Amino acid sequence: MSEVDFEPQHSRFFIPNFLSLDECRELEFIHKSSSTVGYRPNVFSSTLSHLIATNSSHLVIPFIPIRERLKDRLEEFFKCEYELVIEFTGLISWSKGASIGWHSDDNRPYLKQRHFSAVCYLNTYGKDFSGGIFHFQDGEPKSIMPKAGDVVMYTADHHNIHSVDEITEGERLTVALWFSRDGSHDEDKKLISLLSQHLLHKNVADSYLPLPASGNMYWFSHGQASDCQFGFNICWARLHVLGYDIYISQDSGGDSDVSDLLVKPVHLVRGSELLDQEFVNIMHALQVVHFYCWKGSALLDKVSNTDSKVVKVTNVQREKISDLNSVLSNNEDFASKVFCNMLSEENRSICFDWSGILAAVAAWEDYALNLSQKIHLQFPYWKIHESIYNVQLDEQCPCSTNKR
Ligand SMILES: O=C(O)CCC(=O)C(=O)O
Ligand SMILES: [Fe+2]
Repeated sequence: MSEVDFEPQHSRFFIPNFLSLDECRELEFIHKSSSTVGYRPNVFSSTLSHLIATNSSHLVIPFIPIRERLKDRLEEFFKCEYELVIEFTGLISWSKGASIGWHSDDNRPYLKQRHFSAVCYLNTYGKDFSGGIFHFQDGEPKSIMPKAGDVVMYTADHHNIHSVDEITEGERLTVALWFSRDGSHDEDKKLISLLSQHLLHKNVADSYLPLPASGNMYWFSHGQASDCQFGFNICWARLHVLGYDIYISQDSGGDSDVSDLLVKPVHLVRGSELLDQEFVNIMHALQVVHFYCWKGSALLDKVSNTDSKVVKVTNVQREKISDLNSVLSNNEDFASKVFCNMLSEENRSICFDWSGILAAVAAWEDYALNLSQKIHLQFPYWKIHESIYNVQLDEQCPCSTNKR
């Protein structure tokens, strides 16, 4: 589909290839290593406030140019006389069983401030998932088959009643934004206030190692009833579906409080091999593994010898690993069903090679440090302008007023 303004009353707009594939992959990396259980069954989300609260404020940086470009296009297309504010930005993924019936995005009293919606597709129907086709109830286009990089924008009111078919396989990923004409719903102001608390007293080097939130934010259970028998920790499950186990050397055995386990140092295990490289916690390991999935072959030139780093798992360790598995998941097949992916075996093995993982440890750190530096440099400007924007770093002084 080419770029089209479908409706005579200008209520919706479709732009193909709005995001580059690398932007899609970067947001996928952020989501798969940071998501929590979402607001509806079989839905997972990564909000900017959650990134900030888990010591990953630097991961807000990749969203900034995307938010700016979307807002500019939306204001231009809908000929907004006054600047809009972004009300919410979030990465949202839907796994098998998730769907949404006919609705408008402002259909609750507490959503009335939502005036416009933008949904950017980060992966592709038929390749990464099946089901999940988007439909408008009236008018054109009738349906949209998500394709990585495409975006649809529409008014959040009754002119755009829409639905999404149930996901039948894989995981469907989007970044969704809502915009408001009402300045009191500006997401930036809330985020800046959160950033003030979280970046305060921290230097660049202390502000990029992830700190998990409480265990129940990562606990997925069937139907998401908290008393449900079948459940698993989604950080563990996302490693597990890629073929990894984790080993916690400081686990005393009787320790079954999931929140406590999540903050302990871990090792990655694959089959009978353990990587003798300590990660500060499970989320650190998860970020590195997903960074490797994102960058893959681009890390090959940094690969080093792994001989001294890979050791055989002992029987005692094996027992601890399986005890931990049963705390973090009470049904392994269930986790594989929820995060079943449609990648071929060949593609999945691209996400594994110990030397690649070791290269990813260092490259991830460079990446995170670089973003951390950027957010520390830009934050003073954001505070002054009460707006999150891409600061031209040749601006000399934070008191300068020539924003954008
Ligand atoms: O992901 C989509 O295509 C639309 C999602 C949606 O309708 C919503 O979250 O309100
Ligand atoms: Fe919607």
